[in-house]
Amino acid sequence: MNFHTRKWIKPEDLNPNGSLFGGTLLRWIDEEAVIYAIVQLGNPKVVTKYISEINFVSSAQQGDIIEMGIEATHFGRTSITMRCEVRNKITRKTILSIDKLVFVNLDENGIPVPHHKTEITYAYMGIEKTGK
Ligand SMILES: CCCCCCCCCCCCCCCC(=O)SCCNC(=O)CCNC(=O)[C@H](O)C(C)(C)COP(=O)(O)OP(=O)(O)OC[C@H]1O[C@@H](n2cnc3c(N)ncnc32)[C@H](O)[C@@H]1OP(=O)(O)O
Repeated sequence: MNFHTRKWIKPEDLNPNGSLFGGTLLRWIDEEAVIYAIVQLGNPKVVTKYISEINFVSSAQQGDIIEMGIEATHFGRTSITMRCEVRNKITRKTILSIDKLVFVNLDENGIPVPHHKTEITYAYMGIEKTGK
C-alpha cells in the first residue's frame, strides 16, 4: 500500500475533545479514494457506493502528521473496491482502517458502466507515467 497524502493536524481539524474530528478524517479519505478510483478507472465520473465498518484505532492530536494509504483489492464490472489505512507518519501507529470502500464507474447520464479494468495501473486516460 502506498501512502501518498500527508496531512498536518491543525486547530480547525479538531473535535471538542481536542483530537482529530472523525468526520474531517472521513472527508479526507473519501477525497483520497475518489482520486485513486478516477486514476485507476480513467474516468472522472465515479461515485462512492459503499463504505464498510470504520475502525478508529487511535486518535491524532494537533501538530501530528498523518498519512493516508489506499489500495485496490478488487476490480468488478462497474465497480472498484479498495482498502484504506491512515497512520501517524512519525510513529507509524494506525489511526484508522477501512476494509472496503466501493466506488462505481458512471457514464455521462449517471448510469453504472463497465470500466474494463482488471488490475492496478499507473496511467490516467491513456497518459502513461514516465517517471520524469
Ligand atoms: C487526477 C484526475 C483528476 C480529475 C478531477 C476530476 C474530479 C471530479 C470528480 C469529482 C467526483 C467526486 C465524487 C466524490 C465522491 C462522492 O461524494 S459521490 C456522492 C455520494 N455517492 C452517491 O451519491 C452515489 C449514490 N448512489 C447511486 O447513484 C447509485 O447507487 C449508483 C452508484 C449509480 C449505483 O446504482 P445501483 O443501482 O446500485 O447499480 P448496480 O448496477 O446495481 O451496481 C453497480 C456496482 O455497485 C456494486 N454495488 C451495489 N451495491 C453495493 C453494495 N451495497 N456494496 C458493495 N457494492 C455494491 C455492484 O456490485 C456493482 O458493481 P459491479 O459488480 O458492476 O462491479
